[in-house]
Amino acid sequence: MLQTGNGTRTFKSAGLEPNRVPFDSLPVIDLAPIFGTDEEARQRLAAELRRACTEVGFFYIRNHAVPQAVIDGAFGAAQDFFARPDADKQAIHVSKSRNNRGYAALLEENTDPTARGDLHESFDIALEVPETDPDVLAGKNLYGPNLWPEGAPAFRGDVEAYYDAMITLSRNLLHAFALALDLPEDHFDTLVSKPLATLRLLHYPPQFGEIDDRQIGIGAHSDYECFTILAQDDIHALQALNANGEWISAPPLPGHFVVNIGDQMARWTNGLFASTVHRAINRSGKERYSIPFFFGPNYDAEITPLESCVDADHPAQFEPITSGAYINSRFEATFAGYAAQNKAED
Ligand SMILES: O=C(O)CCC(=O)C(=O)O
Ligand SMILES: [Fe+2]
Repeated sequence: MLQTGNGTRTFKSAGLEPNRVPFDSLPVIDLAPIFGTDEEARQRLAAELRRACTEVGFFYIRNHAVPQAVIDGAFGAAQDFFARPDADKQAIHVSKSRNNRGYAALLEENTDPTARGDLHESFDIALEVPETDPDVLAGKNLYGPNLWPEGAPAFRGDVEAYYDAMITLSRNLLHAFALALDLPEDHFDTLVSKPLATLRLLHYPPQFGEIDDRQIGIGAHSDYECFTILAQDDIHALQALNANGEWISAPPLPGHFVVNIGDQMARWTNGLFASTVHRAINRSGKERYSIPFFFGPNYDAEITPLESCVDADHPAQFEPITSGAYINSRFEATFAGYAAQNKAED
């Protein structure tokens, strides 16, 4: 049984994911048509995407227009950063940020509340918004400045270049999602002008011998935002859970990103798109690096089940909620879960 942001989900329950199937591999979507003008090709892409999002909620994308050099730059930055002395990393620890930016060490996170900490270290940035910005002054706590390591301008440059590329790709992907949902292509545009979008560098040391399922690279979870675009190095660790409760491999494919639907999108589509549970275990014997990018709409954007996903047979399952309130509620629930668990273990 897993607790996700839109309610409790048993491994086999249909509930939120009425169309989910026991997939045994992940679909590959060629995004090229979204950058072109061939209307038929765009409609074919929309149909493929709709199927991937409703049946699996996890897929690869290719021809995404992100230059390989930008991706390589971000992985180089991740390797350099995690190799820094601990004091440099602790100097920008996430506890020093009011907006969840910065570094977290091994075992400091626990993505699956029934587990015992994740075997990864991380570094998070989001949209760079100054303290003087009206939204920050108004208390919209998910906006704010990033924390950067001292004297590392090249690191910052590489990470920001990747962040910008992900923002552009996400807006393009949303055009394809809009078509897949029978909406005008620009339906989401005004809602993602100042998106809640987090880039995370991750480093997973290898795990050897017998592995306790309660302490793995990242425990079973679903993501909070609309979707996640994940870049992997060449080490296989990621797995997605199918409708039979089986873990299906999501190995790295050169030139591809993995995209998975998150809980905001499941909610927005009235449960039509599946926010699929996943985890990562690094048994490779080598260090693994991955870079997820979590993309959701503006803090004030209202997420109400889309008209194209509601009818007499599928009444709206979710109350309207703003993007910021939803993400905050997930963080609060997670922290409340930790507090309860730690108390129970004391
Ligand atoms: O590193 C991976 O492959 C997955 C990371 C992930 O699921 C997350 O950070 O939410
Ligand atoms: Fe995830």
